[in-house]
Amino acid sequence: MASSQVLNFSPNPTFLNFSKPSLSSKFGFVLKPWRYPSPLILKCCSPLSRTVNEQLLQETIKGNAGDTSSIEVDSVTEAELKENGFRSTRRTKLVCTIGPATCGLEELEALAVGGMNVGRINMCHGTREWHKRVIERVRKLNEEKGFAVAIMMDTEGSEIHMGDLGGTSSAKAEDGEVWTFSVRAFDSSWPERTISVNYEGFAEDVKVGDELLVDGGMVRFEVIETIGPDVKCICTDPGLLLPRANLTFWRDGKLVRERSAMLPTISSKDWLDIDFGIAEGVDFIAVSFVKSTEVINHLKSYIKARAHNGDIAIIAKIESIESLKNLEEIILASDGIMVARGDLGAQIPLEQVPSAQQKIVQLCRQLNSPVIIASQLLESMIEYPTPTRAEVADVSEAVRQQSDALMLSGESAMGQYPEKALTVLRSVSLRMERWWREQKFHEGLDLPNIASSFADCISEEICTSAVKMANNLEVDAIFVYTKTGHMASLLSRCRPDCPIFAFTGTTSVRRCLNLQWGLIPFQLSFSDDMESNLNKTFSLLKARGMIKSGDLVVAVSDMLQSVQVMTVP
Ligand SMILES: Nc1ncnc2c1ncn2[C@@H]1O[C@H](COP(=O)(O)OP(=O)(O)OP(=O)(O)O)[C@@H](O)[C@H]1O
Ligand SMILES: CC(=O)C(=O)O
Ligand SMILES: [K+]
Ligand SMILES: [Mg+2]
Repeated sequence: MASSQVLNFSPNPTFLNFSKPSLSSKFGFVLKPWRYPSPLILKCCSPLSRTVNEQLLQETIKGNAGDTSSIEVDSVTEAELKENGFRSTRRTKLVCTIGPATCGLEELEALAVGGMNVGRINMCHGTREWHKRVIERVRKLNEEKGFAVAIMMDTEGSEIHMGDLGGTSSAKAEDGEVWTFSVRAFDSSWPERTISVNYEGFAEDVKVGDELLVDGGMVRFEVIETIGPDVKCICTDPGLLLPRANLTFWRDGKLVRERSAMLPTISSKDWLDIDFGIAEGVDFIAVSFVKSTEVINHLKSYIKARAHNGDIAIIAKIESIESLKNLEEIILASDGIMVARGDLGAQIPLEQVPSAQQKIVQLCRQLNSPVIIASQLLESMIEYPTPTRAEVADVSEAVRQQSDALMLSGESAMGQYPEKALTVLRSVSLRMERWWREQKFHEGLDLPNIASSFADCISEEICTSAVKMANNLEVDAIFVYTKTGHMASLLSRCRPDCPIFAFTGTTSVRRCLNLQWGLIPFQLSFSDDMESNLNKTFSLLKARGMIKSGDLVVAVSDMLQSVQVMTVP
């Protein structure tokens, strides 16, 4: 029998005791019964849209997890746990953009082994058939090799961008060269030094003297003449033009966004891509150039009416001035945030990007939303096998900020060293996380209450207390039994010293937890009886060599709203 100390939170208790005040074998002292403030005085703050997904809950209650005697965790985490023990598992999650360099089965497997938690497909590039094959390969690897890689589909959006460069993979623009940007469609006969532009109003909107920035300034032009659909420009900062690169134009030092700002966030092509994503059962949809919450709410109800086998989480990409203005409500409306520094850096001055990142990460943490740091993390590794010191410092900073996830873009999509780039993210994360724990930075961190209902208040208090207990008792892991993933995310939000083992009965919940800091998602069917859940988990994990007798665990459950401290028997 496992030694256990239980805290049960009924909806209306005045105080709560440890029901079995036995000795903790690890510490040899008695934990005193303690008074817990009546939940009636807990403050409920701003409404939060993180409500329980009814469909999911029904699905879980019906018990769709199949075999009741098995536990599933991805094979990479399992190996990591066995090799390094609980404490040194990686907390920061890794997202890789899949492109021509990594779309093959072998390359995908290498990324999965290297720690990719989420594979991102960018609908700006490639055909739907191409993306479909990538998704199928990832699912096949998950099934056959025991990975749990989730899929994120990123929409193209309808911002102004260049076309396909007539089939070439890149073009060099030299200083002083004259290039034509045109809204005409070209088929076979592509004039030299000509770029097509996707936005019809482009030639009418620009004026002679405007500055035209490709990819936020990677290449610069000045408009010298407009002739009908064609805009002639002289190159003022040379550089490489890549297919479908983003375009912005500036007048008197200010970004011009008059009519183009009226373009819909989700274009008609995006809606077709979204239908494709729903049909293929992607786990996340990242929405480019989000301006306000309407589009998120609209997309959520669209998905709810169509996605039958589970939920798709919506990630709002912060890459425009409007999204920065409406940041808090966008965070509340979506299921996660991406700091899309590439385009963001084209819309605000570059020197403001780091403070914007810090602010977004902090607000996401406060509002309990997972946040991904994206773009140019290891840009030089597209060409070189080692990163620059500055890139390592940038990655370290994102880990130090305790963002949930880091993302590779061109490094993994079309770079020469995708696996090496992933290895750098992994090792920098592990090193920085260890330093963080050694410095005990978690002490003194205050998170505001965010619950919008009384039940949520209880969950939040349980998670805050459980993490405090886990840190003070130096336990080896926190276990959470969660149907919707909500309790798991509340625990992750507190960034405990130890990893969080999140047990859930639903495949889609398990894959979504992949994106959150410190969570190790397991698929397990469980009952309302915590005693039997724990005993079952212990024996399954012991049989797999993932825990051992004497390990100390804090266990939390969202069915009983309870906290227990257990020594593994
Ligand atoms: N499916 C793909 N097919 C071909 N090339 C791709 C694909 N996905 C990505 N790439 C290449 O990798 C580069 C970086 O990819 P990434 O997805 O980060 O995009 P991006 O085009 O900079 O735009 P976004 O702002 O949407 O991220 C792209 O510019 C493109 O050259
Ligand atoms: C990722 C992305 O869309 C950007 O950085 O612009
Ligand atoms: K995109
Ligand atoms: Mg972008």
